[in-house]
This record gives sequence, structure tokens and C-alpha cells, in this order.
Amino acid sequence: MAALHALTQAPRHAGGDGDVSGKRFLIACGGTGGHLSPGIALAEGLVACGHRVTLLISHKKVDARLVEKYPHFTFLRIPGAPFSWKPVGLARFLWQQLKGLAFGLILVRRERPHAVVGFGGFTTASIILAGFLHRVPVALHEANHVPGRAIRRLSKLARRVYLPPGVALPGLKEGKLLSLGLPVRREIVREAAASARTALDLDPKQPVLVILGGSQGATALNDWARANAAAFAADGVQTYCVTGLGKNQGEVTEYLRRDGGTAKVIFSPFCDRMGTLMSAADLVVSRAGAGTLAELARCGTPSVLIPFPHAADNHQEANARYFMEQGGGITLAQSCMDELAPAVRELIANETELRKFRDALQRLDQANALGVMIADIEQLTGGTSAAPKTASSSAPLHASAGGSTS
Ligand SMILES: CC(=O)N[C@H]1[C@@H](OP(=O)(O)OP(=O)(O)OC[C@H]2O[C@@H](n3ccc(=O)[nH]c3=O)[C@H](O)[C@@H]2O)O[C@H](CO)[C@@H](O)[C@@H]1O
Repeated sequence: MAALHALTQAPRHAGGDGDVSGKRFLIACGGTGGHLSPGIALAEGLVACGHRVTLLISHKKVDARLVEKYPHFTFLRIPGAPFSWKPVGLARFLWQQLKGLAFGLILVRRERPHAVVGFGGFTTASIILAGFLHRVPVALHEANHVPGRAIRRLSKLARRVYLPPGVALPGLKEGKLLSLGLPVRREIVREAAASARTALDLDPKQPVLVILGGSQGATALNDWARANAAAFAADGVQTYCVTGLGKNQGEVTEYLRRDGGTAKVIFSPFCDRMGTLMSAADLVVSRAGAGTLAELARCGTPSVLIPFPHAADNHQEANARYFMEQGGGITLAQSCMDELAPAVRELIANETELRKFRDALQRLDQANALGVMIADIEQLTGGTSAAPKTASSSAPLHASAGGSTS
């Protein structure tokens, strides 16, 4: 019951109950970067409008690492465990959900939020149910082109369900659905390639290939990077591979180029400047998580996508297919990894092709997703607050006091 104890000890928001300016929101977004990043983006937007937010995250290492950069927000760790059909895993899941529900009920009673917003995953269910039981408006956001288990089950409790363009949820009551892209954190912007490379300690003049495996890293892509980086370096292409936490300690190697000089190969366990890294890249090889795809579109960086073949309901394949159909990149099945190096070699040298992808990415970028979501949440919770501030990227953050995790 440590989490419940932590909740009763957790700091209250600045302004307290007597502060009537702005509204209070709970955002359930833990378990993986793909849920956490849009949750942080929404928090940034709501706070810039004068509201107060608490973000509910999981106990996973990746959540802890991702939130390090946002000490001005209040994060609470909610009990939860991933779903499993195996008896021990199922028992753990049910027990943690029960603890999560108790946690959620106390939290919602204490905070009296104007709405609870969930981004899916195993930490969402308990807090959404708690909000529903307390008759608080509930909204759900699905990032993937195949809705996940949590969103499918909880959609009946929600007043609003945000789904990616072209995605439907059978049985969803009319009027509940709003088609919406993924809110992207405000630090993710296109930077000049040369300065982005310099910031990452890369040569600003040499092409860059970036390898990304989502928030946890992808062993198949890391192995491929290790096997091919020296050959790319010989051709004068620098490689930057983000391996995932615990999958390497960080390495920088210089290889000889065929034409003289050297090219760098960097392996890093985590990147907390994803906008800079994507801006530095001529081409990205990546898994097809919805968060990464939205950020690639925002930064206008072409990609070769290798969907994670074991993702629930093969949703990464559906994400990648949509992205490819819109002209944002190309897709290759993991079973065809031997075709990846020739494809990368051909594409990274083909400026005409890369430019076509960049043009399509500009059209794919859902730049207004955050603004639309905030306007809709305002409306769901009774209209705009007394003194709204703009959600522009230049607005100062003034989140709840005592930004903390517990
Ligand atoms: C294996 C799996 O099922 N993954 C799912 C998980 O994605 P997962 O969390 O793996 O990956 P996503 O690509 O969706 O998002 C990763 C997020 O983490 C950030 N990041 C990542 C690595 C890093 O070093 N630094 C960093 O900041 C990225 O900038 C991005 O914002 O949730 C997504 C959203 O539901 C799904 O689409 C993915 O299919």
C-alpha cells in the first residue's frame, strides 16, 4: 500500500481549493513513452491556458527517465501491471488494478478534477473508472491505427474518444468520437540540420543515419546498427543509434572513411533531445510507434519503418501502413531486414526522393492536434476558464507548485 501512502503524503497544488482561476485535470499517461509524451504535451498546453494538471505515470524505469526533464509538473505513480493471460501475470494485473482503483478513488475525491484524460495502457483503466464513478467527465485518446484494449473497454465510460484520422471504434455512440492526431511536446520542432548535428557532437557536414526503437529500444534494430555502422561510416555516413535503457552504456567510435578522414558512430541508451536528433538526421530507421511517427512528421524527417512484429493486434504495422500511404516514409517487415542496408544506402543518397518525403511529412503533421484537443476539453468541462492564456509555444509554463514524483 506504499502508493496509497504516497498519495496521502503528496503535495497539494498551488492555489489549493480556494483558487478559482483555471481548472484541474488528471492525465493518465504512464507505461510507455508513446502514452507519456502526448500526456506531457497536453499538460504543457493546459498549463499554458492557466489550468492545473497532475500526471499519473507507472513505476517503470522508462517513465522515470522521460519525466526527469519536466520537474515543474506533478507526477504521481499509480499502481498497475501489464495485462497477461498467464495465471501469475493475470493475478498480478488484477491485484494492481484493484490497488490502482483505490488510489484513483482517493485521488479523484481529493483533487475534484474537472476532467480525467487517459492515453491508454495499463495505468489508464483504474483512474478512468475512478473518474467515472465520481461522475467526472472522462476523455480517452488513442494514438494507434488499431485501438488498444484499454481504450476499447473504457470507451463506454468516456464522454469523448479521440481517434487517429480514418480510425473507427465499432459500437462507439455517435457524437463521442473526435478524429485527432497525436499532441506533440512543444520542444519537438524542426531545427537547422547543421546546428542539430553540432549539438549532438556529430560532424555538421556529413550525412546522418539515426536508429530509433521507441521508448524501450529495439534489439533487432540495435543489432542491425552494430552490424552495418562501420560500412556506412566507410561511405561517409554517421550513425546515431538510441538503444533503449539498459541496452548499452553509451559508446562513441570513429571509423575511417574510404575517401580519408573519419565518421562517427554513436550508441546511446536514451535521448532527451529527440527534436534535435530527428533534425540532425537525413534518414531515420525506426519502429512504428505512434509517438515517434508524430515527431518524425513534426520534424519533417524521412524514415524507413520496421514495425514491431509482436505489437498488440499488429498495431505498428497499421501505423506504418498509414504513414507510408500518406508518403511519409517506407516500410519494411522485420523478416526482410537483409534488404534494409541497400534500401538505406539508396535512399540516403537520393535528395530528390528525400525531398518528396519531406513535403509529404509537412502535410502529415497534425500541427493543430493539441489546440483542437484543448478547445474540446474546455468545452467538455463547461467552456473556457476566466483568464485563459494562449497555448502558444512561447507561453511560460507555470505548473503546479512542488513538481514532484512520488
Ligand atoms: C512496443 C510497443 O507496443 N510500443 C508502443 C508504445 O510505443 P513506444 O513508447 O515504444 O514508442 P513511441 O514511438 O510511440 O513513443 C516514444 C516516445 O518516447 C520518446 N523517447 C524515446 C526514446 C528516447 O530515448 N527518448 C525519448 O524521448 C520519443 O520522443 C516519443 O515521444 O506506445 C505507442 C503509443 O501507443 C505505440 O504506438 C507503440 O506501438
